[in-house]
Amino acid sequence: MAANLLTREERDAMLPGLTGWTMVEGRDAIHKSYVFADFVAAFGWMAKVAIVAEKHDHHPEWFNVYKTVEVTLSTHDAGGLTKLDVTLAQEMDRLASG
Ligand SMILES: C[C@H](O)[C@H](O)[C@H]1CNC2=NC(N)=NC(=O)C2=N1
Repeated sequence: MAANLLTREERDAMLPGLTGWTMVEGRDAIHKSYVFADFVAAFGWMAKVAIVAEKHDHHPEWFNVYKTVEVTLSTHDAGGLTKLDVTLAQEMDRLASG
């Protein structure tokens, strides 16, 4: 059951509220680069996000080097951004700030 792609109105309402997230060029996806104190902090955050992602059945594309995690979010089943991506982005930010 694929979620619906965000409408233009939903994008205008939701995306500016996502701090540090930017549109990916040439793709309907958003990206953020997280930098943590060290590898343990980065990987600990990834472990917490993994549990949330599994709960939502919605999974990030991500790439970790040492204390940096590059994240891209898009809904593959829908071919672009849906509310699931906004929700996961908000959860990621919440887990990174606390
Ligand atoms: C079968 C399973 O529910 C789907 O493949 C889920 C899994 N996780 C997913 N994650 C993301 N980012 N997009 C999807 O479309 C998606 N689909």
